[in-house]
Amino acid sequence: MDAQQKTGTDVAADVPRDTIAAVSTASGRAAVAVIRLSGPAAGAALMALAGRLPEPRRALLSTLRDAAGEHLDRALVLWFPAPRSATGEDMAELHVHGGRAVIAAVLEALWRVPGVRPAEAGEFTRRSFLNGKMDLGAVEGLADLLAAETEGQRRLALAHAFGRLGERVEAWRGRLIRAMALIEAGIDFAEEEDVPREVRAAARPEVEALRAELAEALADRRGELVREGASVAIAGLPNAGKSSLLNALAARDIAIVSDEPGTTRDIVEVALDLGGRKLVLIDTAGLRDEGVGKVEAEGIRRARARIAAADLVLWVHDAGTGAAPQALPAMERTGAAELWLLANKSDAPGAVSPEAPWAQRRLALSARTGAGIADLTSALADWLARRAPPAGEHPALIRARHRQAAQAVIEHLDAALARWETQDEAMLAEELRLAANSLARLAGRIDVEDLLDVVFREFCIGK
Ligand SMILES: Nc1nc2c(ncn2[C@@H]2O[C@H](COP(=O)(O)OP(=O)(O)OP(=O)(O)O)[C@@H](O)[C@H]2O)c(=O)[nH]1
Ligand SMILES: [K+]
Ligand SMILES: [Mg+2]
Repeated sequence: MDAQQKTGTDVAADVPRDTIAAVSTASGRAAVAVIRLSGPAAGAALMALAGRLPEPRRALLSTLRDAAGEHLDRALVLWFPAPRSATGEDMAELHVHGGRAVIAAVLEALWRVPGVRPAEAGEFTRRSFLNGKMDLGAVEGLADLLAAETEGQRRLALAHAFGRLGERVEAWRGRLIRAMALIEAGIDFAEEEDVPREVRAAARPEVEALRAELAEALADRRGELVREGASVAIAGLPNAGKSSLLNALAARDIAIVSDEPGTTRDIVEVALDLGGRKLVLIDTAGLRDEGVGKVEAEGIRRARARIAAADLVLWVHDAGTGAAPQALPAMERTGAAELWLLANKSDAPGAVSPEAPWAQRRLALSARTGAGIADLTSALADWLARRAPPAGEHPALIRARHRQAAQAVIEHLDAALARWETQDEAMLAEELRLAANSLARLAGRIDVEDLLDVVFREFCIGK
């Protein structure tokens, strides 16, 4: 096998042979704490503390003792002999009482077992990956699953933890391999007049279909919207009531509100869970050009940047002034961002709900009395729901890493397609091979060493 095409299983030789142990449950006082061990000494460690090995994958209530025979705890212990374990190595679990001193005493006894040492952050998952139990997409999915805060994030992360990316890449790879096989066959028949041209014609639709599928997957940003949350920027002139609105939507006193224009300078962010979907509300400095000091000017610069990058901009207008709302200056609008007009201060005497043909939606509300806030919340929830993938549909490309690799595949496919009608079969085949390499990189099959540190940085100890 090509040395570059290392798979998880092939790099098993690199797995360190020592045995790792860590508390896998969250720290702090709890009823139960789970201590996990992985490696060749896991069985010996279990024997040393519990006195015997339970049947594989069956819980056994045991008295744990240290080397001096001192009673440490009464615990449920489990034994997972290799290779049928999460890491693919011998593994053991001790479900001990969650008190700090209990955990410390049991760990102390474990460190005395030869070959056992504390696990580093993400080390269990890393071993599982190196032993071919998980592919890189699944590892990323697991990291997301552990971090998931909303129902939508949990569902997407679970699909990825169970191999969503790998399964999609496998299908893409199938197409590419069919095309490559045809091209290679054409090169073998180069002597005969028509064969190369015919097989090339047969291979082209595969490459074009693959290119189209990748482009479609890249255009689908819904996965990232679920994973990172939709960004909703609150923008407007000074004193329009933006910070008051942030506080009203979050139902918490987060941002400073005052009658002084230019109160908000730094970006203030708060994450909301609307119907199981994550939304990040961003309060920004009021936009104005005159009478602005250095600090406020920097605040306005930051505000403009966040407004430009937002998925939705809520333009807050002080309806109490009676003035027509200015359209958000063109420079603030980019891409597919949607723009809503919120006519705030509906409670003020003489408040008018103005026309705003440039806004996709218009709502009147009062951040002070709370009138219209429930309507806005449900409008936001609907907007999020429209942008979410339908139930059971899980986008494959959900990280910057995925996008970069997919983009590289497309570039090589384009280069191959550009050579299709030339006689340069060798170059064409080479571009297809490079495309295959980029697909392998997307699946985490090559250049794995570079990726691992980045991915495992997201994990903490015991995972
Ligand atoms: N009557 C009324 N006053 C409001 C309402 N919302 C905000 N205000 C008042 O408007 C003033 C400005 O409110 P802020 O929330 O600080 O406005 P802002 O847009 O964040 O202001 P900057 O951060 O300075 O740009 C404060 O005195 C608020 O109490 C409202 O719905 N009705
Ligand atoms: K203010
Ligand atoms: Mg403010």
